[in-house]
Amino acid sequence: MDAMTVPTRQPSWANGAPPSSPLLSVEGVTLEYQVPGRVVRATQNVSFAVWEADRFILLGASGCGKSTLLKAVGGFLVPRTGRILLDGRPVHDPGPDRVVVFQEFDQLPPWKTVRENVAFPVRASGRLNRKEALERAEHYIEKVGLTRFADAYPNTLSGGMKQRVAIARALAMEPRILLMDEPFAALDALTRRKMQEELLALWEEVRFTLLFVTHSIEEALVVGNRIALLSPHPGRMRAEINSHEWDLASGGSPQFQAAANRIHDLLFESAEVEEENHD
Ligand SMILES: Nc1ncnc2c1ncn2[C@@H]1O[C@H](COP(=O)(O)OP(=O)(O)OP(=O)(O)O)[C@@H](O)[C@H]1O
Repeated sequence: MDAMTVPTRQPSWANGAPPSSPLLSVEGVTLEYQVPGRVVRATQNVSFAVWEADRFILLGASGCGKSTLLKAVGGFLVPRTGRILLDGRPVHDPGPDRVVVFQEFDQLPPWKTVRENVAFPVRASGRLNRKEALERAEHYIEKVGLTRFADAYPNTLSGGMKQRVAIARALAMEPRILLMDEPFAALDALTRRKMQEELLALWEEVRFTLLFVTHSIEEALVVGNRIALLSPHPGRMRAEINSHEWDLASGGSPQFQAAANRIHDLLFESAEVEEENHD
């Protein structure tokens, strides 16, 4: 294990002393799907801990169980073995303390304006009255730079703008942890980069805790401060690395490229060894 693969324990907290226990603990989690005639094991014995204000990335090739892990943290899937704790309490069901932003652009009801879309989940959760929910919505719409479009309908917005609305809507819930499942994967390269930049700027301001799924090594390095590398079929923890030193400005540097190459090797060399062992 080299310096880069040493598990990190200390994230960059916004203020004050670090908390004594993680916000999210995933402990020995095995996740399965029951399909006709067989069981599909998506992850095996996966453990990691996410601390307050972490930008924690789940990185791995297609099919390694990243989305399934996110679903389980969201409370949509119960682990076959192991457990998931949020603030020390077991996760059993979905809850407003965990909000997911998906890749799809059609996650916003098209008959609601941007303002209504952002306010709706807060209002529906019963935590704020209509006026307060709209005020909260406007606050987060401003944070994602869409104030001018607050009265627009989703079908009049670009893909990037729709994702900004989805992020504002999620942040308006002020969840304990924001779950993002490849949120920028369907965007063109330039918009994707811009969205990564904006997400980081938003994090600087709000300091939310993020669990972010991607299969892009570069995106993982740029967006995350810690990265869990998962091997495929079923997904197992390969390594956990510290990535807080990289940002969008480091993109083309030789050091960044070297880090990306090392992650690639960790992900794929180990997968090859595993496949050989199974032969
Ligand atoms: N609803 C489901 N029913 C049965 N099997 C499923 C279901 N969803 C996912 N799987 C299987 O579980 C495994 C993990 O899938 P998952 O979507 O979590 O991977 P992923 O790493 O997010 O992949 P991708 O990057 O392609 O989205 C795969 O083998 C997949 O075929």
